[in-house]
Amino acid sequence: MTVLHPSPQTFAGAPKSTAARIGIGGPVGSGKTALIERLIPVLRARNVNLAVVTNDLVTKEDAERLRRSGLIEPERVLAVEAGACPHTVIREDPTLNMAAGDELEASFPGLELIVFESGGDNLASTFSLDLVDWWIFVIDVAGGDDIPRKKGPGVLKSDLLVVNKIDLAPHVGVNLERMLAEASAVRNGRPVIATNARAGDGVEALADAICRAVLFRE
Ligand SMILES: Nc1nc2c(ncn2[C@@H]2O[C@H](COP(=O)(O)OP(=O)(O)OP(=O)(O)O)[C@@H](O)[C@H]2O)c(=O)[nH]1
Repeated sequence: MTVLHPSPQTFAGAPKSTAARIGIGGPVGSGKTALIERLIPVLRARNVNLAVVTNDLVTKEDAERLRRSGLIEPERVLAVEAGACPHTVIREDPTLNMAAGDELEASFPGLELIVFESGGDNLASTFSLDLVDWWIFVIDVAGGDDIPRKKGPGVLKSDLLVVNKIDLAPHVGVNLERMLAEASAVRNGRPVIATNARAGDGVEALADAICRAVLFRE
């Protein structure tokens, strides 16, 4: 058997990836973009040098929304048009997203964090670990309190589960405490955070989780 030992020069031209890369996925309308809009100022207040890549089906709507928001320099937001089920470009073949991340790193030396927002998809969407170091799955109470019990891969496999729109629980007849307990149970106790992206509730806790997990900051 021949074992090849590539020389260091083999990798000389490869882009050096230094920024942590995280994913934010979840069903259509669960509040992924709203959470990113809340997270950006909180992370920037902590001096995190960040950029965002959005994924939409056939438009750049989420990227344009963030660019117009005034929360982040527009050049720090890139868009990938999936052209198919969004999970294909975050899981099956994340090449386009990896290239977008590399482009941001080349444009912004010292970049520490790249957030990849997946376009809305079903409960089965997950991120390739070739693309991200750590990922969040966002569901919302208005989607139904039975979502954790359905045990979709996003709910089970994500590093952090976010249950958003907690302000709507009384309006849609959801027992929030039970929903959070069931979410925690199906995840065998792995972290779950409750948020209201409208008001910003839970966003500091979300920022804490990101900083601890991928930036190694307390
Ligand atoms: N009441 C309430 N509404 C919210 C909350 N978070 C988001 N919304 C609303 O829910 C709708 C969808 O939010 P988005 O942030 O666009 O959801 P998304 O997951 O990015 O949607 P896609 O990109 O289409 O998958 C918007 O009308 C938001 O204003 C929340 O915590 N509470």
